[in-house]
Amino acid sequence: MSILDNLNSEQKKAASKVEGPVLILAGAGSGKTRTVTYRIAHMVKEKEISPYKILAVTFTNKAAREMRERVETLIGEDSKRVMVSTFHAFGVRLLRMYGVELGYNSNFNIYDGDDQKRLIKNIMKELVITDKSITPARIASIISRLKEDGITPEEYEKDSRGFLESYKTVSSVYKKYNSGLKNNNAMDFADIIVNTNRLMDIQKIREKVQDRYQYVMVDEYQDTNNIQYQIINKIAEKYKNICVVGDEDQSIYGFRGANIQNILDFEKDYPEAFVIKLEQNYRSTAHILEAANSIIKNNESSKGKNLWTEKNKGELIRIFESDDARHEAYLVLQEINRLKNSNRNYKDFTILYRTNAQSRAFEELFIKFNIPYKVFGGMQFYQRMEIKDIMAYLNVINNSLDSLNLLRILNVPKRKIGVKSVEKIAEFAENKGVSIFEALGRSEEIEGLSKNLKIVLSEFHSMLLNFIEESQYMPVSEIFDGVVNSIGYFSYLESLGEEAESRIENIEELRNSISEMEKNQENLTLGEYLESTALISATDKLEEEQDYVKLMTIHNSKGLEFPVVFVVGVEDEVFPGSKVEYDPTQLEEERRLCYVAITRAEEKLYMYYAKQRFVYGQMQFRTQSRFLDEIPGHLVELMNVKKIEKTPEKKSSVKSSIENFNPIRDGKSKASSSNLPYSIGEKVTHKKFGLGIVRSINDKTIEVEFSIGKKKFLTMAADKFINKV
Ligand SMILES: Nc1ncnc2c1ncn2[C@@H]1O[C@H](COP(=O)(O)OP(=O)(O)OP(=O)(O)O)[C@@H](O)[C@H]1O
Ligand SMILES: [Mg+2]
Repeated sequence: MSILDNLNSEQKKAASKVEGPVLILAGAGSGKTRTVTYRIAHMVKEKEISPYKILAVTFTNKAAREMRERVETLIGEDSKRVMVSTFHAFGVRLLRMYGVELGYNSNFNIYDGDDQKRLIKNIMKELVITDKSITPARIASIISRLKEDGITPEEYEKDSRGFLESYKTVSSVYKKYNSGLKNNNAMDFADIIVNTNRLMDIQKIREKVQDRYQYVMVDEYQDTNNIQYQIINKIAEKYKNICVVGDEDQSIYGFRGANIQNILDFEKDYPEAFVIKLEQNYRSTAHILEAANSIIKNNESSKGKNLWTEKNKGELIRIFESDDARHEAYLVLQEINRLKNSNRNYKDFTILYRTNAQSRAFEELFIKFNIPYKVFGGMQFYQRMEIKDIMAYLNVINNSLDSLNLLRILNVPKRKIGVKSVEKIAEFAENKGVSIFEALGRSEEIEGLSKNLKIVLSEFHSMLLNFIEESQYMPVSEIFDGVVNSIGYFSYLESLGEEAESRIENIEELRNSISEMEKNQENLTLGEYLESTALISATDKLEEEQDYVKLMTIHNSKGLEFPVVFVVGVEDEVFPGSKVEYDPTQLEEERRLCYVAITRAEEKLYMYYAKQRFVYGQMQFRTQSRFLDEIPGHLVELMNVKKIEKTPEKKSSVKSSIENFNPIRDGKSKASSSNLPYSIGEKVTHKKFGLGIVRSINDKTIEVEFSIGKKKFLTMAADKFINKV
């Protein structure tokens, strides 16, 4: 009797081959993740491989935690010694140990998207940038991308397509941004990956890591980007015990630089690789599986696979037409109520959508009808003002060089420190070459501050100093209480009026989470605590035991499974999004996303589209997604679809075929193809891409160059997207 007896024969082959390169390539729900967990258990319990030598990397914290739990059930205590982690958490760990080699202190802080934006805003202010064509958020995402592509500020500057204002903006911010992070002893998410890779180029460190992690496994390999790919390959280079697991049809992070080619090239990288394909699906009913298969086979990039199941056919896939987003939410709610009455629980239901903003209609309705629900992603707990305030205190206490967080709390609660005074403090710090924190301690020396203010500043400084000292030996929860009490944070929240009660609740909730963590981890240090929260991702707070409806984007649902799934907003220009009209590779990525959505469902699958929807504040007419058309008619049950406008001849099909697809829909088009509305060299603006220049134009497409690159628009529809300057 072996642990591996719980696997089918193919899974077993993959799990028992623990030496040398292994590639597990298989469709959704075929037990890839299960195979990895059993493989780990087998290595530790039956092959007597030290758990310390095993590294298993996956994509989200949630997935990592689930994998850790599954391994624990199989092998108990030993599981704690296996490194099961996300790329980021693994990187942070190495950087804490070896970051000094790159010039970081080991207590560096981690900046999330919000911190990034704030830093960028400050820099823009400092540089007096008035460019309105590009937002700090957009700049942050361009910078992350540049970092991941290995492009330095200097290279970007040289490459500059000078005349575009937004290009110059990004270029000037990028340099300052990097030095800002460095001065604050902080890294953003991209830095974590990039710097981990740099560490692996230092021979003595690489060798240490290689010898430590002699067995490497990667789940969701199709979504690794180039740098992650390099990291993994550098670690595995020496022993070549590398097992990667993935599904090219589920690659959905192309927009973040994930490279589907990594998985397809594995056999080239390791010609001796042992390749296993899994074909039995254990998750979904036959109908759901057939629908998924019939959609994905339209992708040219798909190698094609034959997933089959022993499960019964199950119910048909139900497709609903609604009038608009509110009506859509209402129809979902009706269905939830109906199923709830037939012995389902709220937690069986998951609503999946393409973009975060789509959750709002559901939230409003659920609140109104008292349906317990939880949104994953969007405005998250750790993004809230009060949470960020207290976290800023804790971050400063952990790392006093963190000026960004220090500036955030300087006047929170109000200490009557005005903008002018802050400027003087910053100037002093700059001139003396010291940190803001140190400057506060030397406020006596700062010119132009009132006597009172100097007292306030030095008191503030000694309070922090005191906490810094205490944090060396006191539990995090006590530091937390100390901070909240010393600064009178609750009365401050009350003085702000609005939402004081719920804000206080949030702070209490934060306190709870610390206690909980302390219970599980003795001697939790402040640094460890901050690290764990910095890496919290959207799906982390999914607590299975509670009964509520889950709402999340399809991206967030990766690797998960749910009994009943509602995929909403299945309309052209929402899903797939409008950009696919100019770019077939985008269409394929959206189709993979659709494949991911459908294959999350175990028993019941519902899909919804609305006839009208507000987009950028305008009501627009909609048609069903082309993806619905790709599902064979015999698998679907059309619910209240009143009329099939475009293709009455195709009764079995849900929507007009792609040939009939007309991107210009009633009520939306203004331009006509006969008079070309733009000229080459003309400046235009785009809501998202900012300022651009028309590069070429004919009666089909217009090509516009933006700072992020060239984009094509359909000439007839261009005025929906771009405006003349
Ligand atoms: N041999 C098996 N026997 C019983 N159940 C299995 C077997 N293999 C997989 N399963 C079950 O099937 C479901 C899907 O497995 P798993 O999540 O590992 O698939 P996956 O290939 O990783 O899917 P995804 O591509 O969505 O990540 C799980 O509930 C798993 O426990
Ligand atoms: Mg999986």
